[in-house]
Amino acid sequence: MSSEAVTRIQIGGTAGTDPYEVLVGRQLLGELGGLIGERAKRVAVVHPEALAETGEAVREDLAGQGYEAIAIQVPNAEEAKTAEVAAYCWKALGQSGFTRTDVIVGVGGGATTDLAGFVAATWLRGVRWIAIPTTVLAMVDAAVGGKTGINTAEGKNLVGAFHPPAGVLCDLAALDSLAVNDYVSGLAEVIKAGFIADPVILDLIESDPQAARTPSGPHTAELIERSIRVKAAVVSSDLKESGLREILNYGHTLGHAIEKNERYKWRHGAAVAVGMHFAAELGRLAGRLDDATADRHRTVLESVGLPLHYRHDQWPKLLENMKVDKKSRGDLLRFIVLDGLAKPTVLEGPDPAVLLAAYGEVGSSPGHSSPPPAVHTTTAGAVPFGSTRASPAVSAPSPVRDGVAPDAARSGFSAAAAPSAGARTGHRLVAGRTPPGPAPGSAPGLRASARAASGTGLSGAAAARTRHGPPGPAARLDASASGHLRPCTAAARRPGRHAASAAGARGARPGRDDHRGAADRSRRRGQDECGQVLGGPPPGSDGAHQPRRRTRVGALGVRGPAVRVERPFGGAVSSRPPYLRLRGAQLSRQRDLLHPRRRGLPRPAGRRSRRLEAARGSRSAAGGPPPRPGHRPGTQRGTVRQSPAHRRGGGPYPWPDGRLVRLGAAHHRQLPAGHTGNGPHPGRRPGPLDSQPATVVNAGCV
Ligand SMILES: O=C(O)C(=O)C[C@@H](O)[C@H](O)[C@H](O)COP(=O)(O)O
Ligand SMILES: [Zn+2]
Repeated sequence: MSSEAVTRIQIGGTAGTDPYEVLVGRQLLGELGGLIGERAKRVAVVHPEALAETGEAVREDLAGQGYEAIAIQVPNAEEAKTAEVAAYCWKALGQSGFTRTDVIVGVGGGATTDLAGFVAATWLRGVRWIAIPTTVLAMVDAAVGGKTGINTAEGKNLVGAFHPPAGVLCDLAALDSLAVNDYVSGLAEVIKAGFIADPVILDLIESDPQAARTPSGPHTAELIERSIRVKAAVVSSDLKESGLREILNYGHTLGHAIEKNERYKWRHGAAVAVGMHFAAELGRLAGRLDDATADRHRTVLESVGLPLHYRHDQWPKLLENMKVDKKSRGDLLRFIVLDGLAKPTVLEGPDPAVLLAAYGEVGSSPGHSSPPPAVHTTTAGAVPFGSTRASPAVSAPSPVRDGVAPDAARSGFSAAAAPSAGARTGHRLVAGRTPPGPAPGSAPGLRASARAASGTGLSGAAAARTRHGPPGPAARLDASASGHLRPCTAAARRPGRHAASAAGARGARPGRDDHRGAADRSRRRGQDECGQVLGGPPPGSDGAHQPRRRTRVGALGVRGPAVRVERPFGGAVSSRPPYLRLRGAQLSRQRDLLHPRRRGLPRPAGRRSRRLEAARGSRSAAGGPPPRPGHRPGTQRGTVRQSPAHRRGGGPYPWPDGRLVRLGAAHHRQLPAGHTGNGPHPGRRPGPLDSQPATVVNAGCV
């Protein structure tokens, strides 16, 4: 396929969903406006922190097309897939008045598109969304097929919905800046597609594994397209995983268990690679899979630098984790195994000893060569795909063929198990090449597409389309594409405020505001960590571009037409989220509804300001009558403190024009005794954000 050609892969609509297309090519962002459509007024661009500039370029482009576009920045990689981050997004949508005709755009790796899709699935019970995957993994897998979701403490993707996108734009330019380990991680899903359905994929990789590891390899587009076609065929006939779709879970049962065990710090692809090795051994021990195909798993995965092994001492925990796998039924564990090349099937309720035996091939202990104990055991039989029949146990061979140590040393596994410098071999990655081209983290290829989309490179229909206003000036996108934080108009009017708040938000020193500089630093770190990433913790992406960490655990921020907000994200969102600081016509309207005093409304009877209470307190201290027994500070003497009617949720609240209205539900709750309404509730544990006030970046930037 020529690099300029655009391939369109159809996904059939099933289960009452609409069909859609996955586009693969370059300079595809010009298609975005057409996909969003005429009915949408607002668009939210959800992007990870590492793609701040790309997300902003997309947002600006959409704003230039006349949409009310906001950007919602979420943490990188799996840190984004939490209920707290989803709630953050919901709040941002609520604050910007997002309706059912509005559209969410997810730009990023698989974690970001999973989250964006989930937010779209749940907001108003489902709004349209479009995926712009920027990693191999997201292009060939996560963004296609409509599985959206978040993780919970109990396991991976346990909360989610089937909510297909309205379109998927796989702009190959995004891959040019992808860190090599993120690129290779995505190859796990490509290889999975090869084993379950399209062996040509395996042939292409085996023909030149080193070339397969880079986006500039001769077969990149074909590998991606073939993988997408495998997925397209499956999800077109079984969107909701009532049967066939389970084959896409090949390698995922153990893979997800490893991810959870690693607290989602492993890349998804790395965990799936180990999981496929396990599934191959399980298939072999179950008497289903021939030796040659089972061995081929090792050679192919290893040839591109994917890990094969995981710590053998973790088996009990992994077994526990696997029990909450979505394919489990009752107490039965179910695995996808192969009956042969491209012949996936379900292995149901395998004997625990067989599982242990298969893990004997996978588990490894870094630093010493003692394999897990050899066992002679029994296997469960495989059942035909889709069947729920329990299978009889049969005799199995010894699980340990030649010990695990040699493979462990080759696999990159040892990096995960022993994060010492020496152990972090992952030799293929240490030796691995950093992809040529611009710094990771900035996805400049994609930004260039965005620039082209709003400039001369825009496709006809999209270019002609200016809805509510003129297209954004190319100069602004150029500035964005330069990799520097762009001073905004308002900031230019108030340079001191802008500079101070921007620096404060990131804990930045002068000179650190340069995104390109940060990306370069990240890139250097990424190179240093090359050997540990697939088998080891940082940066934990399932394919995000090299993250630039400004905070310990990530950052959240919402950028809209009016303001950009960033704050550290410590794992929970407080009840006073930063988007309350968003400005803009519709935002302030909503905010004023929630805070009547900002409208200059009369203070409800019986309510006292803190200042008044403080004044009373100092008067008593100065010689006033002593407080009576039972008196609580802050209450009006001689009366029972009662929160105002509108706060109890029972009473109406007077508007200036004399009408009586009820306020929003959030303020209808009864405040606990002693609560002034101005601080955290007594008894509520302050969240991390309570102690870290939001820092506004680009305040006032419109
Ligand atoms: O799309 C599917 O179906 C898959 O199983 C593809 C997987 O590669 C992907 O990781 C998926 O998100 C896993 O889904 P889950 O239901 O096992 O969480
Ligand atoms: Zn997967």
